[in-house]
Amino acid sequence: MSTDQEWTEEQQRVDEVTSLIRGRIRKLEAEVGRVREDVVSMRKDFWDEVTMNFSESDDVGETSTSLRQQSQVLSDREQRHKQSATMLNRLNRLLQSPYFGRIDFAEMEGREEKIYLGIASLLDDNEVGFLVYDWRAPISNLYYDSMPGPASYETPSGPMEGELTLKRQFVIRDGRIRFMFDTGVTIGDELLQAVLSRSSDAQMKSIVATIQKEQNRIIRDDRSRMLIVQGAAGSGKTSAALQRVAYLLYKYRDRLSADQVVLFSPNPMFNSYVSTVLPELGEENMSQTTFQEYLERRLGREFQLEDPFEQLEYVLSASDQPAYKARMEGIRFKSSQIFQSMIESYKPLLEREGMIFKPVRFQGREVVSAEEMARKFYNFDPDIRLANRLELLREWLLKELAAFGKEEYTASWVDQQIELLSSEDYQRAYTRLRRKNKRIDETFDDFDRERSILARMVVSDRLKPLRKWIKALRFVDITRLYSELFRNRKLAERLSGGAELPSRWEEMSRLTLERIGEGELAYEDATPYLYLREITLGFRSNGGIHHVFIDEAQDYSPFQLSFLKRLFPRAKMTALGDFNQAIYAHASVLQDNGPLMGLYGPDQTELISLTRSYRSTKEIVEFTRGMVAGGEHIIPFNRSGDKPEVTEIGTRGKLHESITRDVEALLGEGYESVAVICKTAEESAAAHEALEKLLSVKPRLIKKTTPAFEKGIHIIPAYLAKGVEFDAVLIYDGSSRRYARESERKLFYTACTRAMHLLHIYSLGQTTPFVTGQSPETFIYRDLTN
Ligand SMILES: Nc1ncnc2c1ncn2[C@@H]1O[C@H](COP(=O)(O)OP(=O)(O)OP(=O)(O)O)[C@@H](O)[C@H]1O
Repeated sequence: MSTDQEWTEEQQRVDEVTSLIRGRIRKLEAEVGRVREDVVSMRKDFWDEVTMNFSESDDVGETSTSLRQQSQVLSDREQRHKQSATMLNRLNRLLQSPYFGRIDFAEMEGREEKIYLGIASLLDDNEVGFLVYDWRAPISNLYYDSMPGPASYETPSGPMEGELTLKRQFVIRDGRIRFMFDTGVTIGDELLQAVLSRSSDAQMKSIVATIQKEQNRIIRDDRSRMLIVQGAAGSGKTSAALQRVAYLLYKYRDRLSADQVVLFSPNPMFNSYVSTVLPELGEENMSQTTFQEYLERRLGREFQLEDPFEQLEYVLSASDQPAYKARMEGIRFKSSQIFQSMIESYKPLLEREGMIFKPVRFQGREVVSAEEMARKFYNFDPDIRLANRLELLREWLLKELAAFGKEEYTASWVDQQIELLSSEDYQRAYTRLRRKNKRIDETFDDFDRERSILARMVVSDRLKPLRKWIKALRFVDITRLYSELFRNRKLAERLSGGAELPSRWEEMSRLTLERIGEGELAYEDATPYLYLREITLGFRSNGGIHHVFIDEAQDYSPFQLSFLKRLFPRAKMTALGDFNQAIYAHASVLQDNGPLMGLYGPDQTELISLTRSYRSTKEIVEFTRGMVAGGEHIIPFNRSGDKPEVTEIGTRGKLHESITRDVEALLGEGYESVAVICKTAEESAAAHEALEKLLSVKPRLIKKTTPAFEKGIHIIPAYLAKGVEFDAVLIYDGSSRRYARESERKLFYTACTRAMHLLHIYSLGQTTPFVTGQSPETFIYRDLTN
């Protein structure tokens, strides 16, 4: 423990550093103000400063040079303003809490240095000594990775050996040291205890001050192409991922920008939940998206897309429907690698036969028939790649269309259209003509000439969408090509290369075709459909992204993940997940590590496991870990609370009364975020309707479209609670009627592991076997059925 003397000395240093920061802030604020004024006034006077003269053609060149110069000056100033504002932002953050750690490191030669760590580095006035080191600097690694004693860190010229003589942690708020302690080999981490005992937040917090050694490995790994993190619920996967983004942005700051990093999250609400972490660390946010958002962007115009939550609602609540089993088989099959390779083998087949085209039609008339297109297509040299042959076909079609257009000039519909033209259209035709011919003397003085010009314009305008359609290769009938897989069993068998098709193939195929016929695409069809389209038309990949982060990776199928690999061919991938929370009906990419390890090959893949769980109290972890296979390996962090309670209740009315009493009591005790977690959206809506009438504080019904997360009382389906956490969790109905199937085990586990401090499970009638199968010492049971 540190002495009073040390405390005084450290506070003195904090005072010195903060006063220096204050001085810099003052200077920078004045500068930022000046630059801002400059920028504002430059923007206002922008057009006055530019020498404007468009009347004479010679002057136009001059004007554009002047324009360019002026906008260059403006953009330089704006850039400077942005940089200064970022710096100011960082300094303001440092002012509150300049650092959170100190290490003393004695190099071999005997020089001992005190290193203070904060969210950004701060140099002294001579710009040589570091008053604060950025937590991501190589030397800072000592803080996270080493205990007092012999230690080393990496430098550009090799490892620097020495001895770590002190490791000190601080909590500094508003320039005052609130906590300070030295950590040695002791196990109970006081700072972490304090951090974890706090109340949950509407937004995730950065964990830089308390990053654990195993999390640090994830954050600083920069060798592997693919980093897989399998971690228990609450083990800090998301936290580690976000600090890793910050680390990479720092380490590669000269070549990596935030928009070259993309994070795939489970739902939009989660996006908002994590969106403050990087700004809190003084970094710009990475791009955030969901896989569904991507699918929507690519397929949303063609189909009504089912989203994963709709699929899940079906899986969880439609087991009594006749087609249920067939659809379930379909979901599993269509997400499998077998189906992926079937689609891959489809391509070489299509190179020889079976392409299906849509005819080019104009006003109900066929310009080029589908048969003609197929004939033309297969007449191209078969050695030319499929995508290139399609390009050739496209060029040919455009020519055909142009020829068709010419013939239309004299058609009577064109006359009618010309009559309807407005004076602006005339003007447009004239300008177009002028631009095209660059001859100013051309006028509408002769009637025939005028008609021909206008006819050309009318036809060209009318054909424009069709040209666009052809250019976008929409004439390839991907929908029918995909449907063919289900319509033609022989084809499916041929492509499957001997692998067995699902036993309910016929019924599953019927369902698939019916849905597609109605213009809908089930979630399980979206990825394979898009994949087929991409490999047929040429993959539209995104080479600009350097790092892809996939959170909740267990929710992706092997097929989806390999799709993402192709989508981002230059990127390194970090996939973080927990197999025990794989809630979808399709195979999880984390099921066995085979597919994932194989994605980039074992040489380029690193697998890190996190087994310590930080979110929930020891009691909650000891209870929840019993629900899942391998749960005995999950280690709770040593933070104590009440044992989970399990209450069986006889009627729904009583259930609502009990939950209400509970919630009111929790609010009274100062709990700020309480979730009543239901199984489905339907159950959540019903629970919300009933509880809303009883509770004194309005509960919030969380839907898949809910954009942001707030404190308060939430009623939420389990699958939307993924990745987030609450002070207290009340499971609405954990009865054996609701959670009994193996597939529901993980959903139930996910729901229970959202609790930080308190977990209460209600059950209408008999409790789920996932609870009753647990050791009775891990929870408190109450029978209120009578
Ligand atoms: N090193 C740490 N220091 C402080 N808090 C931590 C640390 N690691 C994790 N936590 C906290 O533990 C909680 C769980 O972390 P996080 O959400 O990142 O876990 P996860 O593994 O993604 O969980 P899940 O899979 O259940 O969604 C968060 O409140 C986070 O702030």
